[in-house]
Amino acid sequence: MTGSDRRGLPRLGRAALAGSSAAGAGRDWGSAPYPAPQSPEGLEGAPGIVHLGLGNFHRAHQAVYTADALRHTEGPWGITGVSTTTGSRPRPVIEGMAAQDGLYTVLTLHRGGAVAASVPGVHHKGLVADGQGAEVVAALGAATTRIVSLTVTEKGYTFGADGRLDLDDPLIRADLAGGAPRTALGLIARGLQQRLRSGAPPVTLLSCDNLMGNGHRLRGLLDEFIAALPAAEREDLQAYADASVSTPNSMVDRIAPATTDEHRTLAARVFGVRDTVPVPAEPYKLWVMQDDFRAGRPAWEQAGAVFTEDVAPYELMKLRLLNGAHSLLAYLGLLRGHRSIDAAVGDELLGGAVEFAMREEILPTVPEPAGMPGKAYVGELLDRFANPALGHRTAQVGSDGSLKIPVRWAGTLTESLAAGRVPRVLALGFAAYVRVITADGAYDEQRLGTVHDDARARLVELASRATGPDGAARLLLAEGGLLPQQAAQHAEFADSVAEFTRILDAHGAEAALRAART
Ligand SMILES: NC(=O)c1ccc[n+]([C@@H]2O[C@H](COP(=O)([O-])OP(=O)(O)OC[C@H]3O[C@@H](n4cnc5c(N)ncnc54)[C@H](O)[C@@H]3O)[C@@H](O)[C@H]2O)c1
Ligand SMILES: O=P(O)(O)OC[C@@H](O)[C@@H](O)[C@H](O)[C@H](O)CO
Repeated sequence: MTGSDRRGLPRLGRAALAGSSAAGAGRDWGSAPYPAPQSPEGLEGAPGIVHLGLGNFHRAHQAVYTADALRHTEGPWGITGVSTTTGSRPRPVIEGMAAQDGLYTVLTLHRGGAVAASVPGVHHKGLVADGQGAEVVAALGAATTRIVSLTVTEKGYTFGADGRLDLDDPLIRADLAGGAPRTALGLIARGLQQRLRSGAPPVTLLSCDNLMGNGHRLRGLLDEFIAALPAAEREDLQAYADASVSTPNSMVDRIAPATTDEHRTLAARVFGVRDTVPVPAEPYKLWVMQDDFRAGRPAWEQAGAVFTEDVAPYELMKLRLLNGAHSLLAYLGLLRGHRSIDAAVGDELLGGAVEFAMREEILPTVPEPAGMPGKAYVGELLDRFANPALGHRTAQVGSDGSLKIPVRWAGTLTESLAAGRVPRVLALGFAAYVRVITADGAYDEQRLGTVHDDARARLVELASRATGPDGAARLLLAEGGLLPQQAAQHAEFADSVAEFTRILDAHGAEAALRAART
């Protein structure tokens, strides 16, 4: 179906759903029964959650858990969604949701082609930080707000190469100086300041981004932001943050690719309504959190979330195996000409190398959380990656590698090298990343899409100073700020990266993949 075929359909919204057989009677809603959206009555009162980063992941994960939890136990847990992207880019999600009474479709895409559709219906309203900063601060400071959650990507935490708050970032500097804040940390700090002034109750800051120890990271960065405020503001705010704010760690998992026109068409076919902002997602989902909520939380456990004291083993397993393998598939997949992760993992040579890396290079470095045996997890991941319905683009997964690689590969590398093992597929992965980022025409950008990375100009400039066929890779390994110094100083690892760089350059990815397994 093309865009024009959707034109005659009513737009998704509460009225359209009320007028249709929204509960699924008499319609083919896909492989699972179609659940009606959260009823507006269940969301009465002011929203209890303010979410920063109204992107696809939040809409396919936390929003779905929240809607499910509210079906079991009602509560004041509606969500105010905040678009936190700065600049003048269009904001299709927030605008699309606004035109649809805050509703959107989650399309659960099964491997065999079956589609299940649901409408969480938990969002009360949407705000845009860049332009409505004061309203966002008011929402964050409201006594009714009990949880502030985040999916703002690694970039949204505004840390520098050393992992500390980037005090040179112009937006951070502006937020520290006052005025309507635009960064996640500025918004949170000003919101807390308002809570302090008004005597609002404690609050929980819940990071749902793919960062190791995401709650601790957020807390550390917030403390640094507060410490950089003028003295008159600093002490009281720090005392309030210490006494009244918790930052639980969480491991979040569900593959939710970017929305394309095909998803809009699918939503139209499944619903008979026009939805401009549906979210595609895989059937699998998992959420593991510390149960450290200062002012209550939805009954997310009733929706399947796991609460535990120690999230670290789950995070390590997920970030190193899932995300680590994802990045390998992305860079090597691009060099092999694959547009999607399922095509990359289905490439026998590449899929075999990545499975080898997961089982032999990464798995030995991760502890097994209770009930999650590593070998079974790897098998499950390979199955999830192979889901052709997702069409998860290699260029999307490969974007922002300068921020993702340290999270996904560095720990595995450090621990493997310390244990006397040289992970050759990871060395090849790094060589592939360097090639994708710094070499003109390394992959078919027109067909496969652009790999965005804010660090690209810096890394290309660094690479331009190198000499010899493997000089750029050696220089980026030593000075790129991507992998730990232990890796750069490890002669055998550095030589492997250099060797794969030369093979990629002279003979291509197939030869390099074969060499990595010898
Ligand atoms: N999509 C997934 O499969 C998935 C799964 C698990 C975890 N996550 C986590 O969620 C994050 C967001 O993924 P998504 O799929 O929603 O992406 P998305 O592109 O749909 O949304 C990104 C969101 O981040 C915000 N953002 C981007 N740059 C920012 C910046 N510099 N400052 C503040 N906010 C910024 C945007 O406003 C947007 O709301 C990921 O980076 C990852 O940490 C994603
Ligand atoms: O969302 P990103 O861009 O940080 O990373 C891309 C994927 O690796 C990631 O989103 C995974 O799909 C996700 O972490 C699965 O839970």
